[in-house]
Amino acid sequence: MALTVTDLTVTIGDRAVVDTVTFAVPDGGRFGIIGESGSGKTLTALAVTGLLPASASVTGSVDLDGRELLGASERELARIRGDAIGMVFQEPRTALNPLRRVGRQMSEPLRLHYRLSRGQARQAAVDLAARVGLPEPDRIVDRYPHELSGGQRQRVGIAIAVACNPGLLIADEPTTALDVTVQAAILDLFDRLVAEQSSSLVFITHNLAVLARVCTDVVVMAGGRVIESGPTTRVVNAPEHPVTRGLVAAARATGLAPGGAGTGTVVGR
Ligand SMILES: Nc1ncnc2c1ncn2[C@@H]1O[C@H](COP(=O)(O)OP(=O)(O)OP(=O)(O)O)[C@@H](O)[C@H]1O
Repeated sequence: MALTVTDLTVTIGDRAVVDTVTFAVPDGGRFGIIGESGSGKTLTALAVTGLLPASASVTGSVDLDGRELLGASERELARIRGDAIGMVFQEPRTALNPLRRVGRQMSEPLRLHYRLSRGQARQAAVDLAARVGLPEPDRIVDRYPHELSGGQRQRVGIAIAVACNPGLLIADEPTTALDVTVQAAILDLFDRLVAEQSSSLVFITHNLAVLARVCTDVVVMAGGRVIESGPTTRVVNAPEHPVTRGLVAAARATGLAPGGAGTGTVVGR
């Protein structure tokens, strides 16, 4: 699905925390939003999905395949979130309900959209678990979140997001809470799922090496605004804005971006 965000402005109190942000993700595109903490990345994603806090007001346009999402009814947005847009968040532990078996949580979007019997829902959960590379799918669905590793919990979060084969996947710092080798495996999973489903991807991170691994195009945000945008390889190899240069230098200093972007080797596998 194609996503076109135009002049998106989110105001909280008297402050524009997202300020005239404009970008376009073509159908099947892999698009990154990068920026330091507090630059407005998460609020941009929440505005796109209609999940802004009640204290926020929003103007501009969010167009998903010709449908305007800003101002859509809560009912319509809830349907779009389960169906057209899948979302993955940073901390898989808090995104999951600790008291429910992971299989039930994975099959929930499907149960909401289709009438599934208990047996069908369980089978759907097992199939999803296999699709996201969880070990022993037919056993793991009966576990509780605390019985899984952080990487496995994030796979469950991703399974929930892709259950209905959304045309757009939005991931907000999905690997930040994970250690580096697990990060790489989760990024591989994103790669595979996005290719398999031909969905578009909006990937939010403060980590340029992670971004370069999955995204072909990027906007850089600072202070609520887009300060630079372009193909990831160009932005990484010839950053124009001082903030972008800082992000590139930080990635190089930690040894995360030795070869620049697009090489597929920026994050150790
Ligand atoms: N509910 C809220 N009420 C008031 N201010 C908020 C709220 N949520 C976010 N902000 C402010 O809006 C700005 C942008 O926040 P946002 O969460 O979008 O940044 P971010 O780039 O995603 O940062 P991080 O990488 O730390 O998640 C920040 O200055 C933040 O303090």
